[in-house]
Amino acid sequence: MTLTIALPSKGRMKDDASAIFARAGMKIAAVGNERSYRGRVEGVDDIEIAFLSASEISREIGNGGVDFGVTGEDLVREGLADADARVEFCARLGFGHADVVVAVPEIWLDVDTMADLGDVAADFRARHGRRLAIATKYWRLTQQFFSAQHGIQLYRIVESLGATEGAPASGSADIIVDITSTGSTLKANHLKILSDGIILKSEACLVRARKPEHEGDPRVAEIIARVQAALS
Ligand SMILES: Nc1ncnc2c1ncn2[C@@H]1O[C@H](COP(=O)(O)OP(=O)(O)OP(=O)(O)O)[C@@H](O)[C@H]1O
Ligand SMILES: O=P(O)(O)OC[C@H]1O[C@H](OP(=O)(O)OP(=O)(O)O)[C@H](O)[C@@H]1O
Repeated sequence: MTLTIALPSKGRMKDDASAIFARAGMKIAAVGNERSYRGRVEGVDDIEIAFLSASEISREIGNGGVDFGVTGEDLVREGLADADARVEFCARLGFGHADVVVAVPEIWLDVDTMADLGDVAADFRARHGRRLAIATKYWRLTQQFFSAQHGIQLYRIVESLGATEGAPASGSADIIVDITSTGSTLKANHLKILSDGIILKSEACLVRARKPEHEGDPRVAEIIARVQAALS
């Protein structure tokens, strides 16, 4: 059986992901030309590399289309309902750091915590005639954090596919849930992170699809051990 490892084909994680594999003694070579979406590990015949985008990788790990992948924890947890049951986070790779956060307009001086935001949400309809609107592309993480963890039920998610930080100023939402790394986009849009508003501290991870055929396959344990060793 061939094992498939999905690596980022483009974007911010591409170079770091192949560098980790090279340090782990698994040098990746493209099959065919440079723009090919398939690769192999030099000197190894029974491992195939699939080059996909970070979001496609999280989807393929979820549906078992690949055995391993390198992608952001945020994308895996957003894409999969019961992530820990379906995948194993084998290693945190030390790049692609980004926090998924709840941010509100800086001028909301009385709102510093999720409890404060819960109070705002509870009063929102009476004051404004509609529910508090949250712009995000992370609707699953938002629902888990607001409803399950903080018991906040009175809100509406406005799906945002880009420029989420601009939503409060443009009036399409009141607050946002998005990723931040340096914080400069939030600052430029006059938004502040709630003091207990960090939903997830994400980074690139080596992730394995939990499959019965992996049990007892020595290659599976070896890939994990090699990548872990390359990190230390
Ligand atoms: N400043 C940042 N902005 C966006 N994503 C970041 C940032 N820093 C780290 N990441 C992480 O990078 C991953 C997304 O990477 P990237 O944007 O390259 O992939 P993608 O979403 O597949 O790309 P595309 O949207 O073009 O398909 C996420 O896991 C995210 O947490
Ligand atoms: O905290 P910061 O360092 O300012 O980074 C955060 C911003 O970076 C990302 O957007 P980006 O423009 O990189 O592209 P993307 O939305 O296409 O991923 C992300 O969506 C945030 O808007």
